[in-house]
Amino acid sequence: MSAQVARRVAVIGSGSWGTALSGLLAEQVGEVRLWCRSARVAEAIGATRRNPRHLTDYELPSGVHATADAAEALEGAEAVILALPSSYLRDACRMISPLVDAKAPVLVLTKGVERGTNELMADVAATELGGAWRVAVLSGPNHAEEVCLGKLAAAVLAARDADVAERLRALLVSPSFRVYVSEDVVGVEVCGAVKNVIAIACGVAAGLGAGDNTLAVLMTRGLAEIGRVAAALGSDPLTPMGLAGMGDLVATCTSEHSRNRTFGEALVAGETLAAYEERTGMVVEGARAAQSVLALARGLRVAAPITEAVNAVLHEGLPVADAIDGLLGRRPGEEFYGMAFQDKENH
Ligand SMILES: NC(=O)c1ccc[n+]([C@@H]2O[C@H](COP(=O)([O-])OP(=O)(O)OC[C@H]3O[C@@H](n4cnc5c(N)ncnc54)[C@H](O)[C@@H]3O)[C@@H](O)[C@H]2O)c1
Ligand SMILES: O=P(O)(O)OC[C@H](O)CO
Repeated sequence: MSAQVARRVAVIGSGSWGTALSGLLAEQVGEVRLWCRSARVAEAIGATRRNPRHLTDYELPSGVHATADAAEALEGAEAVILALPSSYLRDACRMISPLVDAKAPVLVLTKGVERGTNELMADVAATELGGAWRVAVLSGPNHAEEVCLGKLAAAVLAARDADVAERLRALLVSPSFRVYVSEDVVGVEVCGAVKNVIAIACGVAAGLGAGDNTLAVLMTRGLAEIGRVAAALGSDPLTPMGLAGMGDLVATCTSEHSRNRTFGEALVAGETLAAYEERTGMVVEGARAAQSVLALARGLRVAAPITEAVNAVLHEGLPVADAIDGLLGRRPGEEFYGMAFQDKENH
């Protein structure tokens, strides 16, 4: 075990990722306080070292202390990790805001774009907690089911302040979890949100019996979609080629662990979004992001046809067959047309 890099950190949210990250943090940090919305979950973790709802076979290290009391979770926290679904992030930040040390760096694990405002998650956290300089995001091919087993993974941690990035990276980096840094907060966030939508499309295609070529086309054109939105927001054009973009796109679009991909498969088998989330107890972020990413793309005047198709199927009642016809009816032109200029609307 390496030397302690912090005495105490707080993780807000005990879903799959908050649970797995708490275990990872406990390798470097004296004490990890894990805030659970449910007192029963906190008590069960205390009694059994296992989260009764997520990653139920994973034994949390003794350095993780679960609590449903936000004040206890945040007391003396030298860093705050936000591991909530996008729909709840703003309210949770408002709730904890008076309890967070004004100088503590904040790391957002949430992947999404807020519905209604179309704001990125770091912006939501910065607005509610104050200090955009101290808010960082982590993204990459990181299925919690594999990270908690110590299977090798890597992520990119993006922050506007290099010192914040280094302080947060030190908390997480381990022989099995490689953490790269970036200054492109916006680009990393766009990658994490849009790839979830593309993974739903891949799940739908796989559920309909699509071949590997088809899935590769969806992923690649999905990457172009990510690139256009990211470029229009002024982010680094190389960010989508990295861990948050291509890396996470491949992991999510192909993995049996992905809620987004498996939801797409379930959808063509006849299951609704509500039924899928109820059955699994987990969030399908891409279903929400389909709406907000589309709104964002339209506002930026960039084309996002796969996102548009997923949104139409999930939220406008368009039959899947018609959505596929719509996509295939588009004329394939220059491969990278529109990547650099936000006012071109084709492809
Ligand atoms: N699971 C992963 O492998 C993984 C990896 C990287 C990033 N992420 C991202 O992390 C975020 C959290 O996902 P997750 O997988 O940890 O969650 P999850 O799907 O495993 O669990 C859902 C969580 O939502 C919580 N919740 C439900 N209603 C709530 C409410 N009203 N207020 C607050 N919380 C509520 C539940 O308590 C539960 O903790 C998502 O944005 C996801 O995309 C997940
Ligand atoms: O299970 P998903 O589809 O929400 O994906 C989880 C992570 O984002 C993978 O990196």
